[in-house]
Amino acid sequence: MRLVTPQQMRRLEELSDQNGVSYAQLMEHAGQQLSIFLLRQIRQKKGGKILFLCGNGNNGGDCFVAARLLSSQGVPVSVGLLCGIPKTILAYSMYKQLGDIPVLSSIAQIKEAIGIADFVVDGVFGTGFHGTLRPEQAELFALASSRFCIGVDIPSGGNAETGAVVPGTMRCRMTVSFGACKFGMVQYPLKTYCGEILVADIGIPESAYQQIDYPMAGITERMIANFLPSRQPDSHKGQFGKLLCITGSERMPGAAVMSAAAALRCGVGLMRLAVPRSVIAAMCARYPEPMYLPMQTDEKGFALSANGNMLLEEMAKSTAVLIGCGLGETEETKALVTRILQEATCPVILDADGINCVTGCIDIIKEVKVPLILTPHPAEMARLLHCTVAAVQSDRMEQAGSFAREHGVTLVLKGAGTIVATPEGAFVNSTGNSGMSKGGSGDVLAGMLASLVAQGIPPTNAACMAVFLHGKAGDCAAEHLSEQAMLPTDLIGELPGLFLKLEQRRHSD
Ligand SMILES: NC(=O)C1=CN([C@@H]2O[C@H](COP(=O)(O)OP(=O)(O)OC[C@H]3O[C@@H](n4cnc5c(N)ncnc54)[C@H](OP(=O)(O)O)[C@@H]3O)[C@@H](O)[C@H]2O)[C@H](O)CC1
Ligand SMILES: [K+]
Repeated sequence: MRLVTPQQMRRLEELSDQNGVSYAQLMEHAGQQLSIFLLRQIRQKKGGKILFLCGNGNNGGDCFVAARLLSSQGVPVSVGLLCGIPKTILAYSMYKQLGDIPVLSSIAQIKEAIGIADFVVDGVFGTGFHGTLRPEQAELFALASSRFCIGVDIPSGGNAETGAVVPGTMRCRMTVSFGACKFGMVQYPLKTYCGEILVADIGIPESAYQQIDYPMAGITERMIANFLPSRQPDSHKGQFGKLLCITGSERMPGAAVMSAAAALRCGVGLMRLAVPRSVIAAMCARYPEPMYLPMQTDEKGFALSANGNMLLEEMAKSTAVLIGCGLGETEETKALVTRILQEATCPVILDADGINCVTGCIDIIKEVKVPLILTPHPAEMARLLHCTVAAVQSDRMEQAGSFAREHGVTLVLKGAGTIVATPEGAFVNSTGNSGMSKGGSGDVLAGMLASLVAQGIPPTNAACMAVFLHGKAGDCAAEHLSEQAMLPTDLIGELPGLFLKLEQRRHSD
């Protein structure tokens, strides 16, 4: 699913116009698509009165077209003008073609019409919304939201760029978005206001989409199914990657266990697990598969930089390195992480304390000669950018995208609607749930990602696959364990079932 910012949408409209599909045609197509969708809804419900709530911009214009087309087919429609007569030339010309469709403009009339409508169509504000809602608008929106409300392009009051909402934003059961889904609609909180999202083709030429800077897309199961490495019957372990994990400390051995277990369940051929010597016996009892590399530690149980030579030797035999989960942030671990990055000979996945260790010297990552993937949660991202978590969350795509472009890395910004940003474009995940908001979920993701990268999947594809499957594992766990009680380790238990489905899908394709 393509995702666009409002600016990209405006560029698409401009390019369409230059390529022979005019703005008027785009609005006509948008209205047509909306009318087809509404007709289907009416048929399912075996009838129904439709009220179009319209603002004075082009979002309202789309509704005038749909109202005209539906009325010509005998559907009972009416139009409520919430912001007066349309201001744009296009919307005004569509408004003038309403013919004898009832147009309501007083608040009292509109309230009454909302009360008797079977479908309320929200065409008040689209991508041109800014500021806040007036109290009387918010009150009307609340009334409309209590009915079966269908959003036009985006729910009114939502920010199509960031996913923010103002108090009173329309709550829709379904939203029909034109040309492409707006990026803000797959971010929280706006996502919860959209209901089911349908994207309608309004005739924008394919060539226009190809010219868009920094393309974005939603991650789908179909997309990630193609990334699964093929396993030939005569294959051997050396063909499925060699992963070096530099993780854990005496205080946080669990992070090393979870990332390693997740990596093993994602199919890596061979794992070398560098952890403090003192935790190996317990770990090995639980997971005998990895080759263990004992690390020397300080008196508190954090790895020393003196492990560097041994780790560099091991890295030379590896196809990917995961560094950071539970490693701790000390002067020694900082020196170790820096050295691994500076001398890396295979792709590096930098997670958790691995990220914290470089926040004071972030420019070193520009010098890294291998593919680098960072997996910060919003607080780690804020530390990287030296800003607040609120600043990260208020414009996630901008923050993730500009970091990936400036530093030439793949950046996985975790949180609801995880973003995989690369210097060329970005992907947004839609799987997962709040039951995953528990310490340890990130370690599981890092292990999964590192395993896939070690197997030779290109970093961006591996990141998309890992975040999608990680969220899907969370959704499966929540189904039978509840969001409340599920644990990050339960995600690992769901992985075999998910890979089984992917393998079955590949065999049937
Ligand atoms: N993308 C496409 O290819 C197509 C999109 N279409 C539709 O057009 C809208 C965007 O239309 P636009 O006219 O740019 O904007 P809106 O309709 O969303 O709203 C703009 C008007 O609303 C006023 N406004 C904004 N915020 C507020 C507020 N808080 N309170 C009151 N009024 C507000 C705004 O006022 P200004 O002061 O800023 O002028 C405008 O008058 C898109 O979403 C699609 O639905 C095309 O029709 C088809 C092609
Ligand atoms: K709308």
